[in-house]
Amino acid sequence: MIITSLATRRLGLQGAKATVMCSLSTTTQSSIYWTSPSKKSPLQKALNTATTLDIDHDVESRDSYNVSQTLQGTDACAKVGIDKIGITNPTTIYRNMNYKQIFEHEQANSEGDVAKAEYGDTFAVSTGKFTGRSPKDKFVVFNPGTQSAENMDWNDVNLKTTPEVFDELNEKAVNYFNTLDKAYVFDCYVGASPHSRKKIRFIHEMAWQQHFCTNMFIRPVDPEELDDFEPDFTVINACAEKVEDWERHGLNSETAVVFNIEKGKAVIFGTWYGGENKKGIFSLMNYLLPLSDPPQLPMHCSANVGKDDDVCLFFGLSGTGKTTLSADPHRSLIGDDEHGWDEEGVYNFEGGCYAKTINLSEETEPDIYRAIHTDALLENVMIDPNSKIPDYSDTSMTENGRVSYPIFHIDGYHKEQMAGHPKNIIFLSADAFGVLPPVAKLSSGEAMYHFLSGYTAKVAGTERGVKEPSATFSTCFGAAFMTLHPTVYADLLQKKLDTHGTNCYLVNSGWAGGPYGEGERMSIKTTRTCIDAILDGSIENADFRRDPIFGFNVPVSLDGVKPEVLDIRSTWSSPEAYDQQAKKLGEMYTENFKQYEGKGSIDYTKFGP
Ligand SMILES: Nc1ncnc2c1ncn2[C@@H]1O[C@H](COP(=O)(O)OP(=O)(O)O)[C@@H](O)[C@H]1O
Ligand SMILES: C=C(OP(=O)(O)O)C(=O)O
Ligand SMILES: [Mn+2]
Repeated sequence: MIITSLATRRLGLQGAKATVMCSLSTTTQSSIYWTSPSKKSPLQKALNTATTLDIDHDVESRDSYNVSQTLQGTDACAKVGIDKIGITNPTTIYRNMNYKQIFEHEQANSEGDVAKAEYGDTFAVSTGKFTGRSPKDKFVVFNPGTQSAENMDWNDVNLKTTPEVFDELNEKAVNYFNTLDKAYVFDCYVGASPHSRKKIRFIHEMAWQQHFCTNMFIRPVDPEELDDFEPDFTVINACAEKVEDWERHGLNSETAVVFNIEKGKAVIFGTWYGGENKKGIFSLMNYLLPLSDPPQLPMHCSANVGKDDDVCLFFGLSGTGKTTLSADPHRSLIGDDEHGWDEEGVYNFEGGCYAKTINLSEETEPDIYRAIHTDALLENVMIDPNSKIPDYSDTSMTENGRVSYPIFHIDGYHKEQMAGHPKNIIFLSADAFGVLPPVAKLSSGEAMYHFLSGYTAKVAGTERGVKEPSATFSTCFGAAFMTLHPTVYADLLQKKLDTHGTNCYLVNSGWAGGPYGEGERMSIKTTRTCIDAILDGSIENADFRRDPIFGFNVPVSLDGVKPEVLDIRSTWSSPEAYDQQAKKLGEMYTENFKQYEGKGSIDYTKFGP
């Protein structure tokens, strides 16, 4: 193992991690962190020995990111190593462009527009027809006889396809890149912890897609890191191509996002939505981490840490407030969307954030608003054609307008991207029925019940076809990204909650005063005030009432929140209508939970309505 100067720097900075890194350097690392499961896939074998580099998290400006290489000539592909997967034609490869180059390429390729955001110029792109994820087009290869064939939770978000279909699609993607003279390659990491980090390679045709990945993934900052970069996983994103013969392949449409775990590859066709790049790799981590030894818990949550090193996680389905609520001027942001929890604590998978821009204002979301400056990338945000000023309230393109930016755009972000075990966990449920209280305290059994249930709303736009908030049970608060059975994640979480005595709460970041259409979305201010009471511990001093349907404890009063807001029933004009709706929701929970009865190591049924 190479202990780079960066690693050495961290030895001084971070005692615990550093010791582990040292021991890694002198012993055979695989026996410590990745003792082999009986049947190891080639990818996992690669991962077991992949911890040889360190990441400098001390990156605070665009200038720190400059490892860019331009490779030219008939051997350009070979120099980067993409000839090994069949891409040989391009004679110019731009690899890990720095931000300045990215900006120049985006403009030269006419990929979008320069937008005049209040805190500095940014680039703005429109992704055409696909402005949200396309879950019905996501497939995973069923390779008979392999570990993934056995372990994958084959369901309607992990749709099966065959090795043969994958090979054809892979060939199609490769052939497509072989019609081009130039291509972009971005080599990066997912996972801030050196024990479980994976090396990912993205191959793109468009500079802005590289921009997205540069913002979102962990950027190598030392040119040496690219010297022998052998990706654990390669994504060939041929987003401009469509799969015309999708019916023959048994796909759902001309769009396809297909993963082959054993081959360490994914191909993307037909969708330009930036989120497919990141959420696809998240799904991969959700597969790999629980199967590692010791198993680690991947989580669809944001995370921040307070001055006393108290870590808080915010679980929530897309659009429920992970990014908004974790950006808190009094706390340091660890990450806004995807984290792992291992023996030492939590760590970010990513190197940036992907915020929703709908109705974004400096008043309600100051940190995010101010993070939109040079190098941020606006996606499907309306830009005034004359002034070039973004209009976040204009949803004519989509309600899923987005901005990506590197994490150092958030003031006071947590540089290490790793922290200790969480003191608090908040489940963000955006309740479209307006039934759940703004905040409730959960016992550990209740926490597990709600984690498995994942009751929330799908908000408009994040997935294709979702036009208004619709109630859903999205297990682990991210069903679309869970590749193993939900009880695998639940069992891991339960052990961690027990070991670390983490407090759990349910927060309704959705509707009050009635269901969607009648009531209104809870104000960000109310939600934040409830969260502040959790973070400063004052909620523990409140008087609680037991909810008659859901059983959890609801605070009767909290500083800064009107008691009538805490009592959600009283926000409805008709309390009887509330009772009916609450009863109905309780029944929906019960019905949904039947699938988990007798599954996993503990049956949590009794902790629900
Ligand atoms: N009470 C609330 N809590 C959190 N977000 C809210 C609330 N009310 C409205 N919102 C809006 O909902 C969206 C939450 O999105 P975001 O934080 O990006 O979700 P996630 O990161 O979980 O996908 C933002 O557009 C935010 O302005
Ligand atoms: C990017 C997405 O969601 P989130 O806001 O959770 O990152 C998504 O679901 O496509
Ligand atoms: Mn988010």
